[in-house]
Amino acid sequence: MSLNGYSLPRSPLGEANLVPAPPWHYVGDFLVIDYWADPEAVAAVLPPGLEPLPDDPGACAALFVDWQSCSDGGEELTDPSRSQYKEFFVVVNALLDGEQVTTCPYIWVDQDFALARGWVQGFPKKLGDIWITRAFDLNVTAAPGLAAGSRIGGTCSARGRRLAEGCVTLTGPSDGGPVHNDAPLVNVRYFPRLAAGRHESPAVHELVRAKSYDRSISQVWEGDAELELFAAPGEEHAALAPTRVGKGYRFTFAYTIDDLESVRSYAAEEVSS
Ligand SMILES: CC(=O)CC(=O)O
Repeated sequence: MSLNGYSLPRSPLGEANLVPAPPWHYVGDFLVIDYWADPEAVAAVLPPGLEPLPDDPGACAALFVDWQSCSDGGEELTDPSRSQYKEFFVVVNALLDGEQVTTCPYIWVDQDFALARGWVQGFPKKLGDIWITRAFDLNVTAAPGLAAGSRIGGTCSARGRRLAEGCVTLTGPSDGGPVHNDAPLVNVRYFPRLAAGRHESPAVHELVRAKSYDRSISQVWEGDAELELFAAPGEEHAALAPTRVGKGYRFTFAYTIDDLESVRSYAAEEVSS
């Protein structure tokens, strides 16, 4: 009898795995805030090979996302605790071989399957509580719709500490949408060893570029944004606190993932050096 499943725990029927096999289909309501942080703090979180963006070295975005996802067939959709999750993350901009890219140094998520699936893709996810003002199919006081003057908030906390708060007051439809999370995303897949003497020599250490298809996006609304990042024990994201806040954006975005591109193997370089 063999053990089956895409991820741990692998089991006789292959149904117990936390992350079912790709493709993974996603849709999410996004609250994105373009902002700038201290350029030195941005440079400090760049993985090897990424250089500060010469023209705009502090460009960052903060994203609160209310997600729904499923694998092929979509059976998780009618079992919502296996398909819904919320996230808060920061991306910073940089150059990779002369091309503008983004990378995610910090991200919190409220579901285990999305945490493990994120690690497979190189997102450094930790557990947190994330809340985002919801939209409903009625335009009532309790549900600020997509309309000028509506205020949409997001919060993230973890281990009893508030980590981030954002709010966007919508002013109208956006022509261009968010700018600071627009460039292609590269992340680092990293899995350490426990073998004595090899703790500094990870089993997996590579720079990867996200790939996706079947992308679709709703109309984008924009507005005036507020953003605060708060220090907490065991966290370093507050070094990327805003020095200036740009516009905020609200939209729905969908895509599918079943692949990524390996850009650079740090593990191979570590072995040969
Ligand atoms: C960004 C993500 O949400 C990634 C994932 O959970 O698969």
